Amino acid sequence: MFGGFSRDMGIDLGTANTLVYVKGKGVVVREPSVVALRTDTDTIEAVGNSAKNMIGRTPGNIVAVRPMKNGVIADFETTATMMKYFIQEAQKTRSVFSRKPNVMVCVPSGITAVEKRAVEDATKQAGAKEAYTIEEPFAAAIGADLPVWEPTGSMVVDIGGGTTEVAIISLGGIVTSQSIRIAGDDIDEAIIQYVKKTYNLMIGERTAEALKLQIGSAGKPEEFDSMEIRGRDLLTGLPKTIDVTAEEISSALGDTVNQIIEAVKVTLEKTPPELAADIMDRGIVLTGGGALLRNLDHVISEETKMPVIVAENPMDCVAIGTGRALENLHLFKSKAGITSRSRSK
Ligand SMILES: Nc1ncnc2c1ncn2[C@@H]1O[C@H](COP(=O)(O)OP(=O)(O)OP(=O)(O)O)[C@@H](O)[C@H]1O
Repeated sequence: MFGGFSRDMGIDLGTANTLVYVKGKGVVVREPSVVALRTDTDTIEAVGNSAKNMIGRTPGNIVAVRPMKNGVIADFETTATMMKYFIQEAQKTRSVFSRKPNVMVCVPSGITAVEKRAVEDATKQAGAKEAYTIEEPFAAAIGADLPVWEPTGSMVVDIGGGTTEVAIISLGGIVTSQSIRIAGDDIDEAIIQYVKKTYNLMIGERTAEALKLQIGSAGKPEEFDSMEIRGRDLLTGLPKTIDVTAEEISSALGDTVNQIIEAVKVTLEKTPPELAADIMDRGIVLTGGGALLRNLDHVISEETKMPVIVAENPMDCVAIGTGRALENLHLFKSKAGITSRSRSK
């Protein structure tokens, strides 16, 4: 599949980040899913890291947009342009004889046929020869080295920016799954709302994310911690600096974390007993950036009475899984919801 002059690739097209995996090279692109557009000339100003730095800081004629929302395409043209840029980045050293790459892209498991087709079309428009899609939790499980082909139950919880995907996998298929459009972005939004309500202070999404990364935790924080943040005072309209504690942030994100835990519980309730016993033995595996939220594994473990493990490099699992799926296409067809669109369609 990866022979000859091709450089086929797996793409984790995420709400927050896009990762591109190339066989033998690993993850070669890892950038925020952000595009900066010039509104006066209707042209692209920047993509990825440099575009993310512009969020909330752009002059009137430039807007920084996130073309993916809740795991699906919100802005088709911008997504296709962004993918084209990332595919080109991943192919930087390709020879002039290279053919167009085959590309496997992950999609949330709760996606509609129209939403899935939009991903396939955007991938083709971005330069793919053949576009395949794979359900995100299945890709995450492959990337986390779970025994997806064996007659044993594996459970994966992939917590991204826009979606949380929970799935039980056995014998190369998803037995039961739950996809909720609640994830890291909602935690950031909860922090923004908390600071606004408590301190009359408006903060941006980058500040909210920084609070989450630096002092956020699921459940009660183990130690006292605090962080200084800046925003705009809603009463005076002027910039203001305040200190926020880890305890405040943990209570602000409590509701969102509970919704994620609820999705895990609902999926476990629908799991056949034999598979539930397997999961009891090997544990629930967490992937995605949200898996890195401090203490989340312990809180899920307490609530479900199951062992919970954070995958190694949780943010890379989906990209690695999509790439490996493309390498082993013959094993997957018709099993894990893989579909494809070729150029002629
Ligand atoms: N250390 C951390 N603690 C808490 N959250 C984190 C941490 N690191 C990253 N995140 C969060 O993980 C999310 C991004 O994860 P990821 O890149 O897996 O999502 P995505 O694939 O872009 O989204 P989706 O799968 O929903 O489309 C962001 O909300 C980010 O703030």
